[in-house]
Amino acid sequence: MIKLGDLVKVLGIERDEKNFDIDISGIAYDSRKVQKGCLFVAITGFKEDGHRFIESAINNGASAIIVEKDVKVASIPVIKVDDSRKALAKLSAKFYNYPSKDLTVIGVTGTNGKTTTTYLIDSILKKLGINTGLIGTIKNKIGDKEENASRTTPESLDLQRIFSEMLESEVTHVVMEVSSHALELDRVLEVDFDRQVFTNLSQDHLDFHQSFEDYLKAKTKLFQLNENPSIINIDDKRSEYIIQESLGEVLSYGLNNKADIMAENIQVTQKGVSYKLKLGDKSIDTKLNLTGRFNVYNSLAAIGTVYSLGYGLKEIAAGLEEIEGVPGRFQIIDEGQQFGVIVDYAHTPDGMENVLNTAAEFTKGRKIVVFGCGGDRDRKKRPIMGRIGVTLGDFAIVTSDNPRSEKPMEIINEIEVGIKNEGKEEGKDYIIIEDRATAIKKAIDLANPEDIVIIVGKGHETYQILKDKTIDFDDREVARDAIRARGES
Ligand SMILES: CC(=O)N[C@H]1[C@@H](OP(=O)(O)OP(=O)(O)OC[C@H]2O[C@@H](n3ccc(=O)[nH]c3=O)[C@H](O)[C@@H]2O)O[C@H](CO)[C@@H](O)[C@@H]1O[C@H](C)C(=O)N[C@@H](C)C(=O)N[C@H](CCC(=O)O)C(=O)O
Ligand SMILES: Nc1ncnc2c1ncn2[C@@H]1O[C@H](COP(=O)(O)OP(=O)(O)OP(=O)(O)O)[C@@H](O)[C@H]1O
Ligand SMILES: N[C@H](CCC[C@H](N)C(=O)O)C(=O)O
Ligand SMILES: [Mg+2]
Repeated sequence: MIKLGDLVKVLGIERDEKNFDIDISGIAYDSRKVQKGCLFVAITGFKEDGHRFIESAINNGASAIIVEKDVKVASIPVIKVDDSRKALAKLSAKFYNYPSKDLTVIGVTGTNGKTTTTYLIDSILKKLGINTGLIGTIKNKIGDKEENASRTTPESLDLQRIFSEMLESEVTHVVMEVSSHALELDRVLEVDFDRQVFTNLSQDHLDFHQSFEDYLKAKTKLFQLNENPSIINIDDKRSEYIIQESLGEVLSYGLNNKADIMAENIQVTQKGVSYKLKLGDKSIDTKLNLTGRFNVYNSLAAIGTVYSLGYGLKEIAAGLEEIEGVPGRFQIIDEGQQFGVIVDYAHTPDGMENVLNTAAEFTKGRKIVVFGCGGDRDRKKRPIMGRIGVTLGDFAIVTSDNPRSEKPMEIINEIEVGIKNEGKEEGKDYIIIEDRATAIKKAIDLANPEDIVIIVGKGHETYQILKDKTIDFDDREVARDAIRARGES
């Protein structure tokens, strides 16, 4: 509970009228979640306008309202601000008493590798005996409690609530993914980051950001929030800009450029990677149960981050070895069959390229790729992913991902443009099977010994979002069933 007058001081608003002397029991940005005594923050969204739901918020018990447009409400206090999302972030942080100040918060941003890097950092910290919290695409972990995540980075209010619960569970360190949407929409505005990590930047989300430059600028915001150290991949072209814009000191990592932290003698197998880590005059043999050169980058980011918090390389490397894998990231599906099956979350051109190149390193037979692209997301990546599927794969099955509000065949047609540009022939080089389960079964039926079936795009997801409903769907389960149905294991 906090008095409305005290709460809105964070917005620079000083009001000592009687109707500001009321208790606020909670904050809500969704009218459907308003309870008695709540402050409702009306947001002008992309699909809806929160101001349209003020009446229902009041009916649900709202005691006061924040708006960014003029509205006619006489029954309860109405406070107008310039930007409701910014106000929501400030009010939420104050309401929960700035919990992130009492936590060591590590923020990881980049197009690919955020989830993986956060899992690696979490694993290392746990091995060091630290009580950790994790926030990201797969789940939010608050001490021993886990909740499924619906966003990669939660809305500011939810984020501050999670931090507050973490403190109650005696968590000391939080590792979180920071999406470009979150940076652009002020979800992390009031988060007190201690370390910021940059993985890489490649094409994605050009539906949301106006241009690649805008996407880069959104990501860069994470490095302009404070003067704490950042851990940056200097092999990425955009790192120069990010380093130049960073307010704090930079610890760089990379394979190709002279970085503070480097990996040498890299060995890649189907099960993992090993390499010699170099940091100044120190070096240490490092092993990781995740495969692909891209995971060498993710692990360097993780090592650099924990090292910068003051821990020794030996104990860090020991923690890194503990991790068994990240759900849906190059996850091997093994039912004893004679061919390989991999489920991976690659949903960008760069991610797909990395996964297919990695598979090529240890596959003697064909690479059969099953993929689609998400609806209501960046359309520009569709033909590019189409091209990558048929050029780096030996045979492609184009299917649906999460079509959302779009028509699945229209998405597939846009993917096919990139395939046709390569002069590939339907039937010979690729086929189209709209239904994802049928596509996966077909790929598995087509596989010969030594081939590999690579199913990308949905990784850990246990659902498929269709136009009018969300159904249970798990690539890993569908693949396992299909392998068993072949009856060879
Ligand atoms: C583009 C985007 O990020 N949109 C997010 C944004 O939506 P919005 O502001 O447009 O919301 P809206 O639906 O128009 O509604 C406006 C307001 O009316 C309210 N409302 C709505 C209905 C109602 O009955 N009552 C009511 O009060 C809503 O709660 C909202 O406050 O704010 C909402 C509330 O927090 C989010 O749920 C929503 O995420 C949408 C669903 C989404 O798909 N976001 C994705 C793209 C996203 O954020 N992805 C990134 C990861 C990307 C990556 O790096 O790979 C992520 O961090 O998850
Ligand atoms: N460092 C990397 N560079 C390029 N591709 C990567 C890297 N790490 C992972 N990938 C690829 O990207 C996919 C997604 O990885 P991960 O889930 O770690 O990324 P993310 O940034 O969290 O994605 P999202 O934006 O959806 O949250 C992986 O399944 C893999 O194919
Ligand atoms: N965080 C990404 C996930 C994409 C996963 C893919 N399965 C899809 O639905 O496009 C996004 O929201 O764009
Ligand atoms: Mg993620």
